[in-house]
Amino acid sequence: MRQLRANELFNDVDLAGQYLPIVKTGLNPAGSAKKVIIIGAGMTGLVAGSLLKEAGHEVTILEGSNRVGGRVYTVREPFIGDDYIDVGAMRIPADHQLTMGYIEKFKLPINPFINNSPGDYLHSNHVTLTRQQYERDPDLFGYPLPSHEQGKTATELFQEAVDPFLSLYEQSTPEQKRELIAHYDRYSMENFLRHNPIGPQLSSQAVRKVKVLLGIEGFPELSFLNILSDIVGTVFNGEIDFYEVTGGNDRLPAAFVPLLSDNIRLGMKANRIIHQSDGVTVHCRNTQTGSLEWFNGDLLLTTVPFPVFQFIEVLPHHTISFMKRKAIHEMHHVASTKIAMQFKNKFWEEQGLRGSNIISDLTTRFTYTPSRGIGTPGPGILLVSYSWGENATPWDALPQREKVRQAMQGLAKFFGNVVYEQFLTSFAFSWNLNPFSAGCFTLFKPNQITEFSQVMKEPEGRIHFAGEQTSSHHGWIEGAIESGIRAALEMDQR
Ligand SMILES: Cc1cc2nc3c(=O)[nH]c(=O)nc-3n(C[C@H](O)[C@H](O)[C@H](O)COP(=O)(O)OP(=O)(O)OC[C@H]3O[C@@H](n4cnc5c(N)ncnc54)[C@H](O)[C@@H]3O)c2cc1C
Ligand SMILES: O=C(O)C(=O)Cc1ccccc1
Repeated sequence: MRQLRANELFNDVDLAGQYLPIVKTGLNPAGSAKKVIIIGAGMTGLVAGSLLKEAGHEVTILEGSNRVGGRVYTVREPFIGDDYIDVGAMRIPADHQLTMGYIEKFKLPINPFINNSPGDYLHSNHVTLTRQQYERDPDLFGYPLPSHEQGKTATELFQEAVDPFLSLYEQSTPEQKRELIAHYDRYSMENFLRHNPIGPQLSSQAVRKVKVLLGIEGFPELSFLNILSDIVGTVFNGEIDFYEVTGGNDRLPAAFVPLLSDNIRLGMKANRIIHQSDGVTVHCRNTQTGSLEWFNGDLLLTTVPFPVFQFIEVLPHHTISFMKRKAIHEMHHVASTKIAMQFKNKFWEEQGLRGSNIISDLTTRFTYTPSRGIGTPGPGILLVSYSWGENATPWDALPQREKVRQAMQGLAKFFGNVVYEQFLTSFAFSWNLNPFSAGCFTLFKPNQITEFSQVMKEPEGRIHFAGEQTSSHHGWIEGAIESGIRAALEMDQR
């Protein structure tokens, strides 16, 4: 599927090409040594902290939780054996050069993350098909489409709708591209598909088919351009290879710890920033002792997601600009829930599902069978339910036991009572309810590329801003790394 490259949206040059040498060999120290405070030991904070420390700066990383990694989060308890589930980031596109660059730098083992297979199950309108059956006859799902939309898969309907825009974009000069982005920034995905100004306008039934089968049912009200650049062309593009770190993706953030172990302070939850002309002071609640601790520095980098940053008071108020505060309050953080279950045996493999996924219009939404341990006897862990946006928030209303019951009920529709007979244990996590992220990842609303794509990342006095939300790869580790390198360069050169 043709796609819009993410960083073309945000008027960045091809940052990966510029930044990959920095992944490999670090910064060329440019400025005088400074005391740098970083809030957040997720991928952004770890990347920026390691680069600034190696460039000779004095670095302190304040992490509110009891672990590094943030939204790279691998869970091993309560599962038996040495198995695990990546509750946060689970797949790395082969063309995410910076992420793959750090994996290579730390010599971490990887294995293919099988993102889709011919044997995948698709389920809509109470009908279950394999991907092959669906692609052979897309009307088997019974979507009540007008005749001109019949006989087409969701991908074909979507491709026909966006191709005229993509063709016009590809034939445009850089200036014309900027004008096109400014013009199409007004569209949500739903509105573009329904009221497409330069291509086929899809019926509401066809839009539903696209939303269900191309994974965007949870946030159709969000930016057409951001969804096109960040999701449909990657997660639901059958032509891209994905990888995972063997042993758990948290081995990637963990690889930074040996260099930064003296610099990271876990359990330090920042709640106030005093921003003065000659330096910054960060007030933290020590979550172990409950005491207040202060940290002084010349410069500050905040990497926390904007919804969480809203709970950090910055004084004096005027030292953060109106437009930055607008971005912090108005940029959208998508909800997400993952529910994993361990079973005595990998019964799904008996039905030919070996490293595959199920996309459905059920509340479980996406189900993934593991890409590792295929064909080996013994227990296995299924990502039973993975949901985003409006598909995820209903799960927050359920108590834990009901969450598990509902997820098992959804799974049983594909595998029958074996799910109850083989069940061992489960783990569910709502990123919306996580106090350290208040959501899963950022996606712009309409008009926000124009309004926020520059201001979201600009420094404010001695405070620098990074994190996936400030990058050109919303929702990916790649965006976190990109923004961490960008911020480290900014701060080193002051
Ligand atoms: C469910 C899910 C699935 C994903 N899937 C993928 C995927 O398959 N592939 C991929 O590449 N990316 C994926 N991502 C996105 C990727 O995980 C993120 O883009 C990236 O990890 C974000 O890194 P970050 O450093 O910007 O933010 P974070 O990881 O959120 O780091 C911010 C840190 O700040 C800390 N913090 C927050 N508040 C405070 C405070 N007040 N004081 C001190 N510390 C604080 C947090 O604990 C956290 O450690 C996924 C994310 C989620 C949630
Ligand atoms: O791969 C995933 O599961 C992600 O979360 C990546 C992503 C990024 C942006 C929008 C949707 C999914």
